[in-house]
Amino acid sequence: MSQLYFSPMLLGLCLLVAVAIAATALWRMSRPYAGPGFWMAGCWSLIGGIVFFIGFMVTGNPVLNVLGNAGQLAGEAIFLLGIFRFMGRPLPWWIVAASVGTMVAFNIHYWVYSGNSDFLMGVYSTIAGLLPMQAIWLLIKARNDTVTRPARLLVGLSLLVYSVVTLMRGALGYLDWWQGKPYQMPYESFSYLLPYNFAIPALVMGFIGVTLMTMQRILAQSERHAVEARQSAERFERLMSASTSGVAILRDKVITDANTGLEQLTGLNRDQLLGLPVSGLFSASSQVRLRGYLNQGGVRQQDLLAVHRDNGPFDCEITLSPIGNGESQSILELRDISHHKALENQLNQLATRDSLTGTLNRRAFDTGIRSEMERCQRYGHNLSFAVIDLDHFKRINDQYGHGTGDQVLVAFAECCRKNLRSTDLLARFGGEEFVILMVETDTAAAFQLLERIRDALAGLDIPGLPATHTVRFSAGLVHWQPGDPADPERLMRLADQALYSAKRSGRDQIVAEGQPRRQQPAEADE
Ligand SMILES: Nc1nc2c(ncn2[C@@H]2O[C@H](COP(=O)(O)OP(=O)(O)OP(=O)(O)O)[C@@H](O)[C@H]2O)c(=O)[nH]1
Repeated sequence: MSQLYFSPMLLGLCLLVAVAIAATALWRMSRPYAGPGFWMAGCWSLIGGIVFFIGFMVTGNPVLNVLGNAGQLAGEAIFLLGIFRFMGRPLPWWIVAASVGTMVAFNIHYWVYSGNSDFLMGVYSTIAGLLPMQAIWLLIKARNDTVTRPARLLVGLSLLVYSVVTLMRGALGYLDWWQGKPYQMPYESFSYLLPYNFAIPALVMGFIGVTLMTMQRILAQSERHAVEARQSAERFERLMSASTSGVAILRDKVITDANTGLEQLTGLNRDQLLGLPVSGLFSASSQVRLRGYLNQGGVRQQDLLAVHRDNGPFDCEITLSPIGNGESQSILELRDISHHKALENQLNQLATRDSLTGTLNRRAFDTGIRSEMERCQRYGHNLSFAVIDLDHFKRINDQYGHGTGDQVLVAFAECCRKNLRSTDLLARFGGEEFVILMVETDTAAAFQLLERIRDALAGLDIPGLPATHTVRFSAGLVHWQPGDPADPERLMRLADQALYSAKRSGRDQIVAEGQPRRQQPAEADE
C-alpha cells in the first residue's frame, strides 16, 4: 500500500469520475452535438486505466499494469478523436492505429520477454506524447470561435502539459536504457512518477476543458436558437397583420388564432373568432364542401361562400394547409374574391348574352342545345324547337323610331321569359329573330306555349308604341324525339323552312314542320 504515494493520481481519479459523470449527462442530454460521446467514453476509459494501475501497485499483478496502460492510451486516443469531431474535422484514424499498434508491441514484448523494458517505455511514451500535437494545432487554429475560447485555451494547455510530460518520460526511458540501469518496478521509477503525477492530472484538466467547451457551445447555440425563434415569431406576426387575406390557425377545426384581415373580412372581432368552429365562417351552402376539405387535410385555392356578420355572404377563395406536426393543426387562408367574381360574371354575361334583351346569344345557345339534346337522348325525353321572327318589324322602326323597336325586342324577350320554364332556352339570333328550345315538350304543348306568348305580347303596353299597334310574330316549330339525329343544324334548317312557310302564308302564324298550318292570320293590325 505504501506504493500509493501517487496522491495526485487519486485526486485526479476523483476529479475524473466527476467529469465522467458530467460528460455522460451531457451526452444523454445533447445527442445532436458532436463530442460529448467521446468525452464520456474517454473519461471512463481513463478511469478504468487508473483503477487497473492502482490494482497493479497494490497487488503487483503485471496483467493489471498492462490493462492500466491500455486504459490510459485508449482514453487519450478517444479524447483526441473527440476534439476532431468537435471541430467538425474528419476523424484521424492514424491516432487509433498508432495507439493500438503501440499497445500490441508493448504487450508482445512484455509477455515474450517477461518484463518491462526502459527502451520500449521510451517508444511508448514518445508516441503517446506526440499523438496530441495535431489536436493542439486544431485548437489553436480555431481562434475565430470566440464562444469556446477560454475552455479551448484550457484544453490546449492541458494537452501541451500532457505531451511535454509524456515526452520527458520517454526521454528518461531512453536514458535509463542507454545508461544500462537495472529495470525498476514502475512505482519505484521516477519515469513513472512523471506520468502519474503530472500527465494524468493534465489529461483530467483536458477533460474538464472539453466538457466546458461543449457546454459553452450548447449554451451559445440555444441562445441563438431562442433569438431565431423570437425573430421568426415576430416575422410571422408581421406577416399575419400585414396580409389583406384572412388567416387563421385551426386546431381540430376550431380557430385558435386569427389575423386582423380575417376580422375585417368576417366582421367578427378576435374574441369572437377565437374558439369558433371554422364552419362558422361559411354559408350553409358551402358546409358540405368545407367538411370535405377539412377531412382531406388540405386544399388549394377553392371557391366557397363566406359570411360577413353584417353584409352577408360573399365569394371567397380558401387555401387550407396542414401545419404538419401531427396535432391536427392547419392554416386557413381566406381571400375575398367577390369583386373578381362580379367581373367574371360580367364577362360571362357579355360572352353569352345578348346585350339588349338579356337572352342567350347564338354561341351560348349552340352550346346549350347540344348538351340538352345529349341529355334528352340519354333520358328518353323529347323537345321542341321554335324559330320566331317578329312581323313587319322594319315598319315599327321606320314609324316609331329605332328606340321603340328596341323596346319591342326587350318586351318580346320579357314575354318569352315569363312563359318559359327555367329549363327552356331562349336566344336572340340577331335582328328580330329569336329561337326557343322547349325541353320535354311535344308539338301541341309548344303550340300552346307560343300562343300564350303571342297573347301576352298583344296585351303589352310598350313604351313609344301606340296601343292600337299590336306586335305579332311568325314561328316555325320542329319536334324532336330520341332516335332522331341529334343535329342542331338540321333542327334549325327545318324550323327555318317552317318559318318561311308561315311568313309566306301571310305571317302571324305558327307552322310546325311536317304538319298543316295551325294558326290563321289575325286581322290587320294597322
Ligand atoms: N330597333 C332595332 N332594330 C333592329 C335591330 N336589329 C335589326 N333591326 C332591324 O330589324 C329590321 C328587320 O327587317 P326585315 O328583315 O325586313 O324584317 P321585317 O320588317 O320584320 O319583315 P318580315 O320579317 O318579313 O315580317 C331591319 O329594319 C333592321 O334594321 C335592333 O337591334 N334594334
